[in-house]
Amino acid sequence: MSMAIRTSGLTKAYRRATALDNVSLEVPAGIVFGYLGPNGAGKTTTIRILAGLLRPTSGTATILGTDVLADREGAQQHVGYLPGDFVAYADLTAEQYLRYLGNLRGGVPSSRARGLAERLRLDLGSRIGEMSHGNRQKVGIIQAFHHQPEVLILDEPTAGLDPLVQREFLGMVREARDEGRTVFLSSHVMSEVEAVADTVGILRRGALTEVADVATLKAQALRRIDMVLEESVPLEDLRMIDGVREATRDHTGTHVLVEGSTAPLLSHAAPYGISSIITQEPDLEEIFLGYYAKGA
Ligand SMILES: Nc1ncnc2c1ncn2[C@@H]1O[C@H](COP(=O)(O)OP(=O)(O)OP(=O)(O)O)[C@@H](O)[C@H]1O
Repeated sequence: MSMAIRTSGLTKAYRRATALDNVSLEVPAGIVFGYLGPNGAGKTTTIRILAGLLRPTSGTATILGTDVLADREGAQQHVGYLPGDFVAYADLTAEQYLRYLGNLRGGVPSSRARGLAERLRLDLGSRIGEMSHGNRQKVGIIQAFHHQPEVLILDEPTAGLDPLVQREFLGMVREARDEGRTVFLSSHVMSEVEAVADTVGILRRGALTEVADVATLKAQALRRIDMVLEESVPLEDLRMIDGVREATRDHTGTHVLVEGSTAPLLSHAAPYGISSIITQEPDLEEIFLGYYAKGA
């Protein structure tokens, strides 16, 4: 499988702290990779190394097979990069800035920037220096996307965006992925990563503690089923069913925690008459609460 991004033993040590500690990761082409971690975990450090802006103390990083240190320009050629602290020429309007960049990038049709601005509800005629933080962020997103790069590297892209615009942005990320591009995005907001990522990597104190497929994680997670049954079912029987981790009953009904498929539970409960059933899907937030809590 071809790798869009690969790091090996990536380490960045400062005098007082190790920002990144031996991070090795592989991001296959054509997926959305969510890079998660609390403040100070090392997300920006990783991204700045990938963008060729920061030298690691040791280790290597490649983008589409090109080493980011040995051939910075070659590696960045196919990358759209949104820094965490996006700034641009304050005196230019967004339109002038994006036209200028588009020319530098070999003539990007200005209709692309216009289309993206419409989706993100940005007035391209405003001067960047006079924009709100959120609108400046939109300019940053547009400059990362408008030349349709093969790899998008986005540091906290939704910071400062209102919910409607966030949703539109996540749609753009999915479309990029569906076109075969690779999106690497960092966040400390679990819900947005859950909504869009195929794979998540969890970074804690500079170390990559987990890389997991989102669908698999969800399948393995516990679901809570709340049922009202016409006839009472013995709880000990429920607890014997494949996947059932816990079964309790109170005045509102029978409550069961299930790992994996709920089918064995449902076929066992059906003869007792299910008059109502609510399944609560697990969310990544709950699954990963442990990662954040541990050692936080
Ligand atoms: N120039 C620097 N000198 C010393 N320490 C630094 C420097 N840059 C970053 N660090 C430290 O490295 C660690 C990782 O920082 P980094 O900015 O990569 O985290 P982050 O995961 O992006 O956090 P946030 O979500 O807050 O942006 C932090 O402890 C930070 O204080």
